[in-house]
Order: sequence, then structure tokens, then C-alpha cells
Amino acid sequence: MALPPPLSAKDEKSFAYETIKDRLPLIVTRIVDFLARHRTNFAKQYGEVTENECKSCISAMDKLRYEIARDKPILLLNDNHTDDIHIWNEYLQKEMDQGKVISWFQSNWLLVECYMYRKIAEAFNLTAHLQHVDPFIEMKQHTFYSSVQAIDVVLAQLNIDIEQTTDPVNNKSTIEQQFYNYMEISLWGNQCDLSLSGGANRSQEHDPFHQITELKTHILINHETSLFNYLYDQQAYLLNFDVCIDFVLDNAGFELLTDLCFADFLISKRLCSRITLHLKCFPWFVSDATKTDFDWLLEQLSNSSSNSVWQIASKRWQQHIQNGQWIIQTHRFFTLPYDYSYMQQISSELYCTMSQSKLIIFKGDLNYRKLVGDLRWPLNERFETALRGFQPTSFVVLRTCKADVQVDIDLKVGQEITKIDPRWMVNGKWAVIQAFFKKQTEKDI
Ligand SMILES: O=P(O)(O)OC[C@H]1O[C@](O)(CO)[C@@H](O)[C@@H]1O
Ligand SMILES: [Mn+2]
Repeated sequence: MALPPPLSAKDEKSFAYETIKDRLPLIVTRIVDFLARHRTNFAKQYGEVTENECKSCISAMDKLRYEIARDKPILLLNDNHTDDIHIWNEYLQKEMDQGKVISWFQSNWLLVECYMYRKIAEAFNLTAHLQHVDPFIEMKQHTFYSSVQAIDVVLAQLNIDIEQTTDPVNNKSTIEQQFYNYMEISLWGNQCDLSLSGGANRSQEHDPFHQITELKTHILINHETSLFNYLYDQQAYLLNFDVCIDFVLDNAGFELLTDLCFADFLISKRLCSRITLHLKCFPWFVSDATKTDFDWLLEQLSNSSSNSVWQIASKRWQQHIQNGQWIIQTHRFFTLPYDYSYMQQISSELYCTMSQSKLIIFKGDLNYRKLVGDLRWPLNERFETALRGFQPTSFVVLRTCKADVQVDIDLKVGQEITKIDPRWMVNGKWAVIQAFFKKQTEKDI
């Protein structure tokens, strides 16, 4: 089957064009600003040489901004000591060997956008003292603190819902309703990503429980009922089965908090017995959560001596980690330019362990783009076709729509939504809870 062409800034009417023309340069500018503001601090902390390292990062950022604006060719990476460089360079080299010039406005959007974040990492990797500096750290921490009221509301209710010793068999409908609440709060938490706003604050100021009721009609595909039954029916709550979920997390701050609430709910109500939480290895798409962001969030909760609600939740979460029910993982596959149809070939061990899970939960827009290959599928294409063979196990994507690719929507429905909101595909106000259920083969049974 001939595949549709990839999304690309070649098309000047596309969201890719807007992103590369306006948003990516803005993100790079904010890094320059960050470095300029912290130069003296870094020098105090790590010694005088860091002044020069800051300067070299700033000039790398200036160069990057210039190259994006001028649509310059993309070159191989240079930070030779990193463990992903050979995979990146092999990918780029293969494209070059086919005679293709890879450039910002002419090539695949997914590739060049991922490359920008890898190129930023390269600049920091090439220094001796700034390798572990995260240029997006302030923006991420700010979204957390500007959402404290919403955090209070969610954690207070979560503590109540979890402490209530509901017998799962006789209270199926209570647990079911709570499942939808935490899943939808986690879904709309995805509105808080910072790459869409070019790094400008996207805090959560409303009561999330009210918000999910209001936003219900904005979920264009909603498989939550099938998902609940799928997890509930396997009876992890009755028997001591080992039922695993892989949770591919997205953004730090408020979104991460909502994801952990959902993960806590799934474990505490025994809808599964183990969750692997996948974080990013290095700063990615501005707001994606790294292990440092995860640790920082837990620390904020546990250090809040005045807030018992935060402390109770954080104690429970620390326990999930200590007793192995939450496993924290960073895998380099998630920061490569490959879409998910390549996972089996590029990172077979990751594909293999994920295949053993009952369910994978993918958070966010970028994960959706990677699942469907970031191709210009017709709106009514089947999800399974768009996945092009990626079927490790059953999975769901919780995504607010922020890129002009979407499948499994009836064309008429698409026209109706366009009338209501012409930018529905990209403004983050619409969402999908889109599941793929793997058919069981004889081998699986
Ligand atoms: O954090 P998320 O939900 O993956 O969103 C990141 C999104 O940012 C954008 O790249 C915009 O730059 C989206 O198109 C992209 O998929
Ligand atoms: Mn993200």
C-alpha cells in the first residue's frame, strides 16, 4: 500500500510550517535568554570556565536559529561520547545517501523537530560543566507552581477515593466513574504542554473535576468504557495476577501530576499490579518530563510540611516505588527520530518488554504523531492501518490534538467540527481517548 506523504513545512498552510517558522526559533531564543541570565550563577557554581561554556552554547543557539530561518541543510551530530549518536547519524546518513538534502522547511516535520531538541542537547553535551543543565527547567517548574490550586483539588479527592475501602466487586460503578475521572483529568492535563506556546506558561487554574464535565463533548473519540472493562475483567483485583501497564509519559509539571494520580488510582484499585513509567533521557519538546523532573515533583510534594494532602499522596507514591509497583525507566528510543513502527527493529528489547504488558498508555500529541508516522492520512483512515504494523500489545493514546493529523473520524463529523472550530486539529481544545485492542492469537492464550 502506498503511504501518504509525511507532514512537512513544505506546505505553507500547514501547522508544521507555522511551527518551524515561528515557534521553534522562539524556543531557541528562550534558551539564549536562560543562559544569559544564569551565566554568572553557573560561573560561581562550576568555576570561571563555565562563562565560556555559556558563550559557546549561546553561539550554538544563534547558529541554530539562523539555520532554521534560512532553511539550511541539517548536518550529522558531533557529540561523540553520547550513546545515541550512532543511531541518529545512521538515520541522517541514510537519508543523505539517498541523495536527499535534509532541511528545516523541506523535510519531514517529525524528523526536523526531533533533531532540533537533539541539536540543543548536543550544544550542552559538548561542554564539561553544563551537560546536566536543563534549559527548560524554569518553565517546567513554573507550570507546576502556577497550578497549585488545581493540584490541591485533585490530590485531596484522590486521597479520599483511594482511602475509601470499596470492595471492587460490589462497587464496580463507583470505581468505573472514578476511573473515567482520573483518565480524563490526565487527558486534559495534556493541554499544559509548553512547546505549543513556545514556552509561555500554560497553567491549570480551574477545578479539574468541573472541567472534565464541561469538556466531555470535546472528546472526539472516546474508548474509555472499553478500556475500563478490559482492565476490570482481567480481575487483577481478585487474584494475585501480575498485570503490567506501560505508561509512556509526556509533559512535566501539572500534566505529570495528573498522570501519576491516574497511575496511583490504577495500582491502588488493583486494576493492574505494576506500572512502568517511561520518562525522557534528556530535555525534549520543551516540557517533556525527565527523571530529574519526576524526582523534583515528588520532592515538592513531600517537602510541603504545611500541606498534608500533598504529603499523604507523596508517601503513597514513594511506597509504590519502594515496593516495585512503579518502575521508573528512561529509554533512548523515545528521543530518537523514529516513529513507533520502527521500535521492533531499532529497540527490540523495549518492544519485547512492552509486548508483555496488558496495556500501554501513551500520553500526548507527539506520541500520537509517532504512532501514525506523522503522515497525511485521510481523516477517516482506520487507526490500525495508520499504525503500519505497530501492535506490541493493546494500547491507548490520551491526546489533546495539537498537530494536523488524525484518523478514525467520519468525514462528515470532521466537517461539522471544522464549522464549529476551524483550528480544532491544532489548538489543543479537542481530544481523543483512542484505543487499539490487539486481537489475541493462539500463542497469547
Ligand atoms: O507534549 P505533546 O502533547 O506531545 O505536544 C507536543 C506538541 O508540540 C508541537 O510540536 C508543537 O510544537 C506539537 O505539534 C507536538 O506534537
Ligand atoms: Mn510533550
